[in-house]
Amino acid sequence: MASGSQVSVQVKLIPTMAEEISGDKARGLESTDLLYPMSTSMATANLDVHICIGILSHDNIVECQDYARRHTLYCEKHLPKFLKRARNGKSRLVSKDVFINLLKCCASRKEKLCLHRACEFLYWFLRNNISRQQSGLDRDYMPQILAEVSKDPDVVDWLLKLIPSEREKLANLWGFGANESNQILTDNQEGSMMVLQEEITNPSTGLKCKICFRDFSDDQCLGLHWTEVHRKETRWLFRGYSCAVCMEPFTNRKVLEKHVQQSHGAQFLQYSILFRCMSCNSNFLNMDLLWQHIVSDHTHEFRLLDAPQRPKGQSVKRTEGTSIKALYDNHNLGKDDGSQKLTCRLCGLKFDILPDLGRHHQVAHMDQGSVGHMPPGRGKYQLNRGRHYYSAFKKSLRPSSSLKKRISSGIEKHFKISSSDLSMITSQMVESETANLGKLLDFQCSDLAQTLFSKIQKTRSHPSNLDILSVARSVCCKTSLLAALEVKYGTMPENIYVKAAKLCSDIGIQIDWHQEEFICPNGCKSGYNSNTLPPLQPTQVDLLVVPSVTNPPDIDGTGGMEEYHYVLDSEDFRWKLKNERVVLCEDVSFGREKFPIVCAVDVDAKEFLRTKPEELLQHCSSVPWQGFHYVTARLMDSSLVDSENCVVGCACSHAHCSPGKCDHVNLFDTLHENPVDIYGTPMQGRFAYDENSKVILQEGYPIYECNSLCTCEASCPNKVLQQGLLVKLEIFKTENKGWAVRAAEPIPRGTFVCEYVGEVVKDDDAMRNVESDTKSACSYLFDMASHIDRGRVDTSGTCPYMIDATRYGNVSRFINHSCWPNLSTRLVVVESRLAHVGLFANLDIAAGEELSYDYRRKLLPGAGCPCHCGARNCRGRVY
Ligand SMILES: C[S@@+](CC[C@H](N)C(=O)[O-])C[C@H]1O[C@@H](n2cnc3c(N)ncnc32)[C@H](O)[C@@H]1O
Repeated sequence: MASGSQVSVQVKLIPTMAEEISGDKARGLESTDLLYPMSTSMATANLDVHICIGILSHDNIVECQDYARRHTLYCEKHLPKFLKRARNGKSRLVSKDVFINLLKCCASRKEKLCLHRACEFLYWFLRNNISRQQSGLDRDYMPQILAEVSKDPDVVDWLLKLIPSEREKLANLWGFGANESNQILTDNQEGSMMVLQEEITNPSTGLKCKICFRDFSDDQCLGLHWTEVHRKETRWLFRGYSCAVCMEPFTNRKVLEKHVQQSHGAQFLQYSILFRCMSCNSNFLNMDLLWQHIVSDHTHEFRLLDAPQRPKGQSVKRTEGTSIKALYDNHNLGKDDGSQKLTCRLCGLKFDILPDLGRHHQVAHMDQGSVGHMPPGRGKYQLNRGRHYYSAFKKSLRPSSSLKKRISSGIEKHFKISSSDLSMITSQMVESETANLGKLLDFQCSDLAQTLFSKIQKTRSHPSNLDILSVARSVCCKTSLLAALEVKYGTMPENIYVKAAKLCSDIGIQIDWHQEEFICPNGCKSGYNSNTLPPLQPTQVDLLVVPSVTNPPDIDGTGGMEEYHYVLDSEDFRWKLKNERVVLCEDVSFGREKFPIVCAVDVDAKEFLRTKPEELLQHCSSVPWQGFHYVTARLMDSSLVDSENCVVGCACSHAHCSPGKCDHVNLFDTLHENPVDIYGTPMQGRFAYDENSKVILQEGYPIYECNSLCTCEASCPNKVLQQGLLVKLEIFKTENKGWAVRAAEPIPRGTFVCEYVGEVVKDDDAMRNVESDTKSACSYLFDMASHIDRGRVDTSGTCPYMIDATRYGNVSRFINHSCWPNLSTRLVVVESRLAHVGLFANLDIAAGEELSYDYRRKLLPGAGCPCHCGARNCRGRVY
């Protein structure tokens, strides 16, 4: 063990992290197993060598020769091991963020080593403490740990920084901060008493933290509490930036950096950033100075005030000339020249980007009322949640491997309808009697659909709920349900229909075949023996030997099982179906949407008899369930996932937000001048949707929906786009526009129809594909730029993007352009500032009417794509 200033505490349980640096890389081990990590001698020797301090083998002490990663002491390989140890498994003693942030504060390698030692010590201590607690000992070990570590003042410093950062977690483990006075004192090297934490529970002072309602003895303690516990909130309230060259204020560092690079040259970047107190406009050289200033001068802004909230429009009281450490005190007063576009209407502060304003808004102006309604700790929870949400969100952006597998192996391999399949259908139709044409075609197509379903399901031994549902919603009775399921999955429990019926009712599909007294209109008999059901395969029909429509295959020998299971009941469609409507696929989404999306062709029978299959499919994608992956949510390119773009959740505490209190409504009102609804009534204090979920906000403005960071439920009135497709749609073939989408039921004005879903990609990436894309007949790119009304939508700080539905998409990719459309496109901000695109009915739409929206595509040189929308005001070209 070293002595004097080179004290290293021997700790048996410490994992071996102790290596000594001498010269460039000569690190010896005092005692491989017994060392407290890093003696001071190591720390002082050759401190700026950026070689990893990990060791490769403990037996013969093989040291790692790799370079340490930036800001750390470890290489790529050793860092995770260290972090794992430092975090102490489940308890996550030192979270990565805290550790990395502290590392960034280290001015030298020596400081890094000390921080590292502090972490290791904490880890060791906790392990010991936990093991003792388990053996029945329960006491406050804080004095002990501080006494041990205080032999090395440098490490103490870091430990004391580390502990407050992780205080809440440690409080539970160490038992401080619970009941009694929580002053934890220790001697530092100079013998002075260091107050680690002073948080006296004294409700009588009435000094409460406005976020977590804890009581504090004075402003100083409250200030420390904010900088330790509510660091993020403090950031959104106080931390701004100034350009040190021209003193222009900024609220977002990236925007400032861009400004410096563009206006003053990149070489000045690191010297040009000052930290600015947003409350009083004082500037500081570094964050520490700013925090000190905040704690000494602005603590009154942390308190829960009894006084009523500041009236709207009244500026926040600004303290002027407050800190002696301020370098440029008040230099900026009156210099807010509008370079920051977004002004908080409540306090007058200006912000560079929307999320910053959103976060500020939430922290500063969750009105006293809503703060009061929040459960203790809510504010912190809300903001902390963002991190977890973000990673989950990131994950959810990619299709899960099982989904990918299912999509690719299912749709790509098994769901291909070949032209021979179609030719088979066509051939059969040619031979069939015209009077029964529709029935025959339905039957044959249904047979094919059944085959396709059964193929994709073959790999699965049990049907999932989705599988059961997709069958359940198209069968005529429980007998046929059982039969259809057994064909694909083997023997099923007889009461599977109960589950199927429940699944249907859960998503609002009305069925009555589960009831005891139900009699199947198709005459299906119960007690049907599934073993006799032949596998449903597309028959290789000889043109000349076509089963007669009037004599469908006698499946069970009794004539009981006919075409009924997969033939859509024409009653489903309110508009008059022509006999010539042929269902090609019952659900192009294959169960992914709440309602099946039927694909049909309407043909004049005689015309159809003459049509060759390849002609039928000449335009765009061959068939609408082929050549792309059906997805119900957009897929975001990872380069576009940026925490800066995340939108905060609201602070409402109810399952259903109310517009008067919801932060999203406040945010909208704060950002937009006098917006009105589609009837001309001011929007102030209202959701973009009415009580029937119909959009009422005027076009051009973004809609801010509640998101997954809010605690409201999925049925919150401010979550409409997120509900997904709730209207019945059908894909059909047009004469000269390829496939199209029509309403399969009347759609009232204002109804959300569907989201334009696809891969969200940067404009540049999308443009790379445009050339090849425009050469092909079809383009599935949604050009955001042409749908954003710059006067009404703030895009600062976001990069231009497009939605490409070529490879991944939903039913919206089949909606055609019209110069006189019946759908409007709305930008809907949910979890990211990169808005979703919602298609809403802008008129009452009748069943059977084709849906369309205005693509607003730029006209390309040359012939482009001639428009066949047929509107009187047709511009002649789609693009
Ligand atoms: C997003 S896709 C729409 C679905 C497409 N019709 C299909 O069959 O897959 C856009 C393409 O449809 C065609 N299209 C859409 N609207 C059209 C219109 N009004 N006139 C002619 N073609 C149109 C163009 O080929 C365009 O590139």
